[in-house]
Amino acid sequence: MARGFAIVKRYEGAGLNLPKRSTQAAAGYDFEVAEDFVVPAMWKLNAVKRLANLLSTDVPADIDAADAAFKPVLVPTGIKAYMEPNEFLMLANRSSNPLKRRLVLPNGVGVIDADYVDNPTNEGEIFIQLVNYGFRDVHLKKGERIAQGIFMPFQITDSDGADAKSTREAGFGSTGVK
Ligand SMILES: O=c1ccn([C@H]2C[C@H](O)[C@@H](COP(=O)(O)OP(=O)(O)OP(=O)(O)O)O2)c(=O)[nH]1
Ligand SMILES: [Mg+2]
Repeated sequence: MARGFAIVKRYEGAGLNLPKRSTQAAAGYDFEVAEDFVVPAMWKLNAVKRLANLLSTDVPADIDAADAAFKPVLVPTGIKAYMEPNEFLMLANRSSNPLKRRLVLPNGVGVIDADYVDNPTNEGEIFIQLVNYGFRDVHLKKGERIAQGIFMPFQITDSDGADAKSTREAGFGSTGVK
């Protein structure tokens, strides 16, 4: 079976664990946080104040500042995943994350492509994109389980081979915005 996980070079010797399934029939491999990491609350008081200010003034700079306060963070896992070319790794939230600490994946699910592994930019390190939609900063500790990855097969269309494909160089918008 040609699928699995490995630790990326920048975390070699850091004592990371490979993702594990926690029960016999669990679908998801639980990913741990690679290092202590703070997920700032979206509704920090100053962000709320900025928004309030936005409503009462018309200063374009305030829009940028308020928008930046809502940008998701990328939590490092130190893990890369290899798999067959007709598979992807689906990253899904843990159901306890919103309930206990207001953490969600703003991309809904994360899609880790089979050609992401060993890419020349970041070696295919998987990051968990997170938003803390609450009022309190969340202090993640190294080794805490933060999301789960499920290996999935996918299908392609009859005419798919006719389209030119580029080679993956990185992630997170590397293939352009269009
Ligand atoms: O939660 C995520 C989502 C994506 N990725 C990495 C792996 C994936 O293979 C790559 C590209 O993801 P996707 O295709 O979903 O994003 P994009 O915005 O289309 O970026 P790109 O243009 O690089 O394909 O980014 C992650 O590490 N975590
Ligand atoms: Mg893409």
